[in-house]
Amino acid sequence: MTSLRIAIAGASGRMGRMLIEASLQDEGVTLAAAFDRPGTPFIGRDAGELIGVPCGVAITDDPRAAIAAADCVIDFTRPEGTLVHLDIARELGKSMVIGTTGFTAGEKEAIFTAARTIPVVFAPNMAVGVNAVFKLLEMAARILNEGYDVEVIEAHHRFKVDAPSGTALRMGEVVARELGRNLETCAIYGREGVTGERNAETIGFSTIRGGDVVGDHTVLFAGIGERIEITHKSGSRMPYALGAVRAGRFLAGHANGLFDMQDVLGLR
Ligand SMILES: NC(=O)C1=CN([C@@H]2O[C@H](COP(=O)(O)OP(=O)(O)OC[C@H]3O[C@@H](n4cnc5c(N)ncnc54)[C@H](OP(=O)(O)O)[C@@H]3O)[C@@H](O)[C@H]2O)C=CC1
Ligand SMILES: O=C(O)C1=N[C@H](C(=O)O)C[C@H](O)C1
Repeated sequence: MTSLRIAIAGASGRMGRMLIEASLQDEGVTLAAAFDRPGTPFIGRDAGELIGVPCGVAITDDPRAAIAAADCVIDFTRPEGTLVHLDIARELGKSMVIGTTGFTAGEKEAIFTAARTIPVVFAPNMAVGVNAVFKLLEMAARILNEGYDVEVIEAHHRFKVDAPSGTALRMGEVVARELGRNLETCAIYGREGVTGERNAETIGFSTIRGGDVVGDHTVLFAGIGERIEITHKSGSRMPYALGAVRAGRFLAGHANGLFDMQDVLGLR
């Protein structure tokens, strides 16, 4: 069996380092390239040094050369970087796993368009546990479809730049879809002042940022006389990285198309 060659974007980032570790541990994949932005202090250094295990792959600031050396690029960076890397992957006919969050609707369109040519997994959370929670939320929303107010609460580390998290938004989408609502029109992002009584049709979002919280998400279904909370807490970034490498292997069997972790995990 040939090993899947992976290129890692944003190699020195929090997720980049995890992805280096996950791909070096996985016998089914080869770390073919690692790249980062020009000017970062790690350019030219061995990618494995970032996790204390030199591996002979130097970090480059040339995304085209890095992606050309691989079958699949895994990208957890920022939307503007991801879209540049996506263009290169499309031109070179490589598959892509996108974990980056915070895209605008227009930016997401660019991903949907590229996926007509190359295979793409695009998912706001690659952890198996979170994807199990998405399924639990479908069931909860089907049962609690009347008389329960829905609120999504998330907490992340102080360095996170987008809010609410991509995962919180997806949780809102899952519940809204089950309840026959459109998240674009029913979402409330924070409250202040004299807000009036709660509108039963809305889905509220609350965001906490602080310290080194890896990522906590709760969906609260609040009725009169009882509350149901469905919570996921991340203790490490490794489940995201393992999910992303698994997604890369899944794409090896596809010529093009847009997928998410529900496809990778067979949860559709
Ligand atoms: N789908 C999932 O399962 C998960 C998704 N995420 C998402 O992944 C993304 C990255 O998170 P995290 O690793 O914590 O972030 P970090 O800031 O730690 O790492 C981001 C990396 O991308 C680089 N980068 C930033 N901007 C650009 C750009 N314009 N072009 C190319 N490279 C760039 C950074 O370089 P520099 O240091 O020079 O800025 C850094 O190396 C976020 O959107 C986050 O929400 C995170 C965890 C799980
Ligand atoms: O930035 C992070 O850290 C995370 N981002 C993702 C998101 O926005 O949902 C996934 C996870 O929660 C960690």
